[in-house]
Amino acid sequence: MTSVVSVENLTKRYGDITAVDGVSLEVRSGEVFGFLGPNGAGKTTTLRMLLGLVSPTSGRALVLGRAPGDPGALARVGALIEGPGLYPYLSGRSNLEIIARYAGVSRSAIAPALETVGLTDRADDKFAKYSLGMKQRLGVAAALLKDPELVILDEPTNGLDPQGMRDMRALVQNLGREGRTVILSSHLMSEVQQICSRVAVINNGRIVADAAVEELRGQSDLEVMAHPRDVARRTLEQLPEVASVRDAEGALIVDVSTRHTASVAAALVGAGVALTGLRRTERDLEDIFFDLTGADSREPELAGRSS
Ligand SMILES: Nc1ncnc2c1ncn2[C@@H]1O[C@H](COP(=O)(O)OP(=O)(O)OP(=O)(O)O)[C@@H](O)[C@H]1O
Repeated sequence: MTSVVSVENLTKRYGDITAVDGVSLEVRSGEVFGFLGPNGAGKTTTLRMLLGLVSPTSGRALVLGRAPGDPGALARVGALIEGPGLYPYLSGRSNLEIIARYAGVSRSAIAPALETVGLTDRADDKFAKYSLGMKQRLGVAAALLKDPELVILDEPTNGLDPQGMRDMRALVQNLGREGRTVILSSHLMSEVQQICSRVAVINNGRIVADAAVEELRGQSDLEVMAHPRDVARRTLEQLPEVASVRDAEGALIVDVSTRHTASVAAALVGAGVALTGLRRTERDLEDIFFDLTGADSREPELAGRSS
């Protein structure tokens, strides 16, 4: 599959702060790519570098095969970064007319963009009267005027109420179904899990995971019930494919890739251990995110409820 975005060792320093620290990424054509990380992790800075709004300290990026900011590439990229700068006293439609004129895009692009974001019925209301979710969706409509191949959305659900979040997620999913490549940044694991095919996790400026959402989920633990337990434990600890073994009530919890399940079982039996139980326990994606970043990525209302 062709790379739409290719980033190699990208670094951005602001004085003593390394906002982005040696980031390498590939975003392939047609994928909805999640760029996940806690606040301040370096997401916005990375996306700004992709658009040529910030120049990297070192490293390189190619967007649609060209340098960031290259007009030929920018013509095929639509972006919404840190809220749309739109005129509050003009209607949604008038705002888009102004943007279309500046971008040299035909007015005929406005109606389909409004339709895509579900604002056709409210297009003639003043922007100031819109809910935050509608404002964000108008920002996406603005990004779609150029009929872009690549859409970059920086935390488009930030600050939205649950309905606004659902609307925005549905909209992003539709962009993917239309065959556009989408980069969506978020600090919510649940969000990325729902709408992205692949995710890179960034923490303190560094990529700490880059995988298909299903692969991340595939990082399940193996629960082993066996006796004698001390022999089982020693045997497991000696296997190179085993990352860690910890004791839980009645079982040993083994961090080992799914593909090694059979060989782990064979090694235990080979060591004379009686295996009484062996099962995969799905690791919660929120726990994985917490392990990777030390941050809580649950939506505020959910986080509040369970703590
Ligand atoms: N222009 C700047 N000057 C100095 N420091 C900056 C600048 N832009 C970003 N930073 C710092 O770089 C780090 C990464 O910021 P960035 O905005 O890229 O993170 P983020 O993941 O997008 O977080 P958020 O979701 O809070 O925007 C932060 O420590 C931030 O304070």
